[in-house]
This record gives sequence, structure tokens and C-alpha cells, in this order.
Amino acid sequence: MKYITLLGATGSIGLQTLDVIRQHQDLFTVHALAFGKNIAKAIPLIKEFKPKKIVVQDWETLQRLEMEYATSEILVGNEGMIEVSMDCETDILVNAVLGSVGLDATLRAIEANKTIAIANKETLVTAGHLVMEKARKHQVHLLPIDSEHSAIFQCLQGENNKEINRLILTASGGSFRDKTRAELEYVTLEDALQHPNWSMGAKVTIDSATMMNKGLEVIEAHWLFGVSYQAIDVILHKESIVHSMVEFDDKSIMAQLGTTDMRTPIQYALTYPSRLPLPQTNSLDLIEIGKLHFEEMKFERFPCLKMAYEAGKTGGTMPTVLNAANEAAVSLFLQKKISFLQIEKLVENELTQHYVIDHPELEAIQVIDKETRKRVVSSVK
Ligand SMILES: NC(=O)C1=CN([C@@H]2O[C@H](COP(=O)(O)OP(=O)(O)OC[C@H]3O[C@@H](n4cnc5c(N)ncnc54)[C@H](OP(=O)(O)O)[C@@H]3O)[C@@H](O)[C@H]2O)C=CC1
Ligand SMILES: CC(=O)[C@@H](O)[C@H](O)COP(=O)(O)O
Ligand SMILES: [Mn+2]
Repeated sequence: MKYITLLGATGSIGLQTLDVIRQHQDLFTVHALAFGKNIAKAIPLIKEFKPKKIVVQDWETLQRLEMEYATSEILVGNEGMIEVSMDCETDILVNAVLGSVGLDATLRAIEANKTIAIANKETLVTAGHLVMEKARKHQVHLLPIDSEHSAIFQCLQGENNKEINRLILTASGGSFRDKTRAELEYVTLEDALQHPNWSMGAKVTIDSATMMNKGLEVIEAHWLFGVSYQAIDVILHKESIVHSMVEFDDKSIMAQLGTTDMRTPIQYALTYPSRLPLPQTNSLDLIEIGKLHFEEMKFERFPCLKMAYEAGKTGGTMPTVLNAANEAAVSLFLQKKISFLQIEKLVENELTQHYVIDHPELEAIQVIDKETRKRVVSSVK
């Protein structure tokens, strides 16, 4: 039996992780569940999975939860997420929390030698060098959940990372892929939240529409697979059937295909290196699909992707600024305080103003993350 600690339990990845656990109760038990403030979503999960420990985002949520439901031990905030992630009863940490708030728990779980299934890409963007250095030191497995990275990870089984010629990440193009830049001026939040292929949380859906999601994923791939930015390509693939590809030195390309169901990569991360049946997901019907399409990525159409490549190549604290500015800007867009195109403008402003620190320690990353968010928010008041 493997004991799972799940950060971000009430989110899109969190709920799908619990669905996988529900199908394999002989293999997995929930040890701890962490979420933000959404008590209404959390209570049924607590009743069903009976975690020994629960973590909520703040004291107010703790009080509300205690009033509504007398339950097991409740912890609070970052300290709470760290405690359950390092807990001696945790076998696998599933980090599906949203944003760079997941960084401390990841680092501390690595120190405690936990296997980590990671969906939380912002952690790798903001401090990939620290996470990978620690993972190497402690010989900890970081098992990707993000669909593209799971695809690459699957293509690399039995292969040698040193023989990779390039990684090819596929991008759906997001909600506005068929619009011109001029048309983006007047798009609404409601339109932006309509992803053509995937049903996901709000932030990653907006990131897909700006193409920042693919930018974050390029940086995530750089750290997870140790591949240079020059050897990571992004191509437009509107069907999201080929989840990503690896080209080897002999020009052979391996691809992983599947339906748009995140339970496949989630389950693979939990059962790796084995595979188990996933009866509730459909088989891919290639005859019905008939054709797959691939197009060149236009950087001038998607400036966020260009900014992410540049931030990644610059390195140091630049990816921290990229991520923090983007998290703050997307949050403002979700609150309808700024327009869609202002997201990229706010990120660009922060990147151009930033004076890079090379090889930053955790403290520097935390300070820069906080200051960047503050500046972005105050710039629109
Ligand atoms: N959804 C998807 O299909 C995919 C997601 N990812 C990545 O996975 C991560 C999660 O995405 P997704 O599930 O879509 O996000 P959601 O917005 O659906 O869920 C986010 C989860 O994090 C919790 N949370 C948010 N802020 C805090 C905080 N400050 N402290 C504690 N908990 C917090 C939320 O709690 P509450 O509900 O209480 O607010 C919720 O449980 C992201 O990094 C995303 O990029 C990667 C690939 C695919
Ligand atoms: C499901 C998943 O992994 C998302 O990150 C997805 O990749 C979003 O798709 P696009 O960014 O290609 O629109
Ligand atoms: Mn992805």
C-alpha cells in the first residue's frame, strides 16, 4: 500500500488524482489532503477519503472547516503543506497546488526523500535549479504529471537522455488560436476560459490562451530532462492528440499519443514504472480522427512564448520574475481588473526592468517573487 499526500486536492488535477486513487484502493490510500479555501468542495473529499491530516490555506478557513465538520488534524498554510509533505507516513507527494506557493513543500519533500509526482509547473519555473540540484543530491524521483512532460518521460523509457537531439512540445494554441492579434483587443474572460481540448483550472486555461503555458512548459522540460533551450521546439498541434515527442540523435522520433484525459499521466506517475488499466478513459480512435495537423509556431503571434524562452535562456532570477509577474497578471485578469492583452504587457514590463541575480538561493527567489507580484498589482491600481 502506498500512502499519498495530495496538495491541491480540490483542483482539477487534485480531483482527477483522487479519481485514480478511487479506482485502485488496493494500492493507494490518502494520507493527507491540502487545499486552499474551498470548504464546500473539500468536505465530501474528507468524508470519502478520511485523511489523517488536512491542510488549509489560512486560519479563517480552519475555523470555518472546524465549525462545519469535526474532523482529523488540521494544519495551516505553507508550514502545514511542508509538514504533511515530509511526514514519515507519506510515500508519494502529489504536488497539484497552483503556483509557486508549492515550492517550499517540494524542496522539503525532496530532503525527506519522498517520491514526487509533480503537476505544479510553477515550482520548476521559479526555482528549477534548486529543485533539480536537491533531487540529484537526494536521488529523488520527480515524476511528471503535466501531459507534455509525461509524454516525453514515457518516450524516454529505456533510452539514454544523452542521445536526445531535441524535444518537440506540442501546443493546442488555446482559446484564441484562430484570432489575429488585433482581435485579441476585445476578448472576454468568459471566452478565454473556453479551452478547445482540455478541461482544466482557470489559471492554466488562461496561460494556454496567452501561450505562456507552453513557455512555462519549455522551462519545465529544460529542468526535468536536462535539455538546452536550443534543443526544445514548440509546434502547433490543434488536436492535442500527440502530447509531445522526442527526436534522438539518429533522427528517430518517439511520440506519445492519447485522449485529453489527465488521469492517464496522473496514474502513470503513481504506478511508474508499471502501467495499470484505466477503464474509465476512452481508447483513441485514430480511424475516426483520420488526420493530425502540425504547424509552425509564430512567435510574433504569441509573445509570451518568446519571453519565456528568453527568460529561461537568461536564467538566474529571470524565470522567477516571469512566473511571478504572470501569476499576478493572470489573477488580475481573472478578477476582470485588466484586459487579456495587458497580461503580456505587465509581464514584459517586469522582465525589462529586472536586474538578474545569477544562481539565486531560495531566499532571493522568495523576495523577488513577492516584490514582483506587489509591483504588478500596484501598477494597475
Ligand atoms: N488542470 C490540468 O489539467 C493541468 C494542470 N497542470 C498544473 O497543475 C497545477 C494545478 O492546476 P489545476 O488543478 O488546474 O488548478 P486549480 O485551480 O483547479 O486547483 C488549484 C488547487 O490549488 C489550491 N490552492 C490554490 N492556491 C493555494 C494556496 N495558496 N495554498 C494552498 N492551496 C492552494 C486550490 O484550493 P481551492 O480549491 O481551495 O482554492 C486547488 O486545490 C498548476 O500548476 C497547473 O499548471 C498541469 C497540467 C494540466
Ligand atoms: C493538459 C496539460 O498538460 C495542459 O498544460 C495542456 O498542455 C494545455 O494545452 P495547451 O497549452 O497546449 O493549450
Ligand atoms: Mn501541459
